[in-house]
Amino acid sequence: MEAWSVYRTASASQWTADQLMAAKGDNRISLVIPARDEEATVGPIVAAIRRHLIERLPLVDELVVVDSRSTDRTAAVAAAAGARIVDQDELTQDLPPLEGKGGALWAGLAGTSGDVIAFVDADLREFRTHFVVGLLGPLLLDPSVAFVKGFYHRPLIGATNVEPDGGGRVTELAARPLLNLFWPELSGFVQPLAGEYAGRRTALERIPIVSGYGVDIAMLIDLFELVGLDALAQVDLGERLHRHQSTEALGRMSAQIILTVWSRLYRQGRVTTAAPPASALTQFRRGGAAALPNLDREIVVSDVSVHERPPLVELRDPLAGQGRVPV
Ligand SMILES: O=c1ccn([C@@H]2O[C@H](COP(=O)(O)OP(=O)(O)O)[C@@H](O)[C@H]2O)c(=O)[nH]1
Ligand SMILES: O=C(O)[C@@H](COP(=O)(O)O)O[C@H]1O[C@H](CO)[C@@H](O)[C@H](O)[C@H]1O
Repeated sequence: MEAWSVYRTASASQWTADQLMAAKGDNRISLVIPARDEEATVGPIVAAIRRHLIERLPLVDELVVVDSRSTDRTAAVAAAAGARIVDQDELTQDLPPLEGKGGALWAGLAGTSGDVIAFVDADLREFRTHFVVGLLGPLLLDPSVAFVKGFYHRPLIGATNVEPDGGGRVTELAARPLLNLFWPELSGFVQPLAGEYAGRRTALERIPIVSGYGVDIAMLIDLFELVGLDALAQVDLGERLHRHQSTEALGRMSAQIILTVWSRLYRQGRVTTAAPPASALTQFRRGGAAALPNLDREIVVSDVSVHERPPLVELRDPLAGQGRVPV
C-alpha cells in the first residue's frame, strides 16, 4: 500500500486547468452531477464549472446534472445555471429500475459521451473548480491511470459546532474496515467513499453499476479487479464540506455498503452461504407511535437491498466486455 501511495497519490495543486487544456488532446470530458433534492447547492456548483471550465477554458465538454427523482426545483436550478438535465429514468427503456445514487450515476454514464467522465456530488458547500482539475490531472497526464478518487479533510458540521475530521462516518465505521479486511491492497485510499472521482469510459463501461449507496464502493472494488491497483490513483482536493445525513440514514447507507461488499466476496468465492443475507434493516426512532409493549420508540423497517445493472458494454453488445481493459 505504501509503495502504491507514493506514486499514485497526487495533489490538485500540481497542475492548472491551462496545463490540462494543453494535455487534453482529443479527449472529450464529461462532468456528471448526481442530484436528488439539491436545489440549495447545485446552482453554484454548475455555475462555477460552466464559468471556469467551459466558458473561460473549454476543458469540460459536457456538463450534466442527473435529476434523481427530485421533489424540489433541482432540475430548474441546474438548467438555469447552465447544465444539461438528464432524468434518471429516461434512458432505462425496458431495463429493471436502478434505485438511488447508483441509478443516477448509471444515467450519467449512459447519457454522456466523454472519453473521461468526472463525478461531483451536488450537496457540496464552498465548491471550487480545483476539485475537477485535480481529478482530471492524472487521467490527462498519465495514460496508465484509469480511475482517480478525490480525498480531503471532512469536517462534520453540527448544529452548534464543527468537528474538524468528524465527517465520513460510514467511511470510518464501515467502508474502511471492510476494505482493509478484505481488499488490503485498497487500504491506501484515504476516502474510498468520496463522491468526487473520475475515470476513463473504457473502464467505467466494463463494470456493473450497483444501486443506491453501494455504487461507490462497488466501483472501487470492481475497477481494482478489472484494471489492477496500478491503474488507480487518488488526488488531495483539500477540504470538503457537504450536507450531512442523519445517523439513521447513514445506518441504511452502511447496510447497503455491507451488502455490496458481501456480494463481491460471494462472487469471488471468498464466502459461501446456505442462507443469503437478509435485505431489511430495522431501526428505532424516538417518538412516533409506540409499536410494541414497553417499546417507547417507533419501529422503522427499510429495504436496504442492492441491485446492479450489467456493464454498459454488455447492454449494448452482449459479446463485449470480456477480459481486462486496455487503459
Ligand atoms: O437517490 C439518490 C441519492 C443521492 N443522490 C446524490 O448523490 C450525491 C451523494 O449523496 P448524499 O449527499 O445523499 O450522500 P452523503 O454525501 O450524505 O453520503 C448527492 O449529490 C445526492 O444528491 C442521488 O442522485 N440520488
Ligand atoms: O463517507 C461517508 O461516510 C458518507 C457520509 O459522510 P458524512 O459522515 O455525512 O460526512 O459520505 C460518502 O458516502 C456515500 C456512500 O458511498 C457517497 O455517495 C457520498 O458521496 C460520500 O459523501
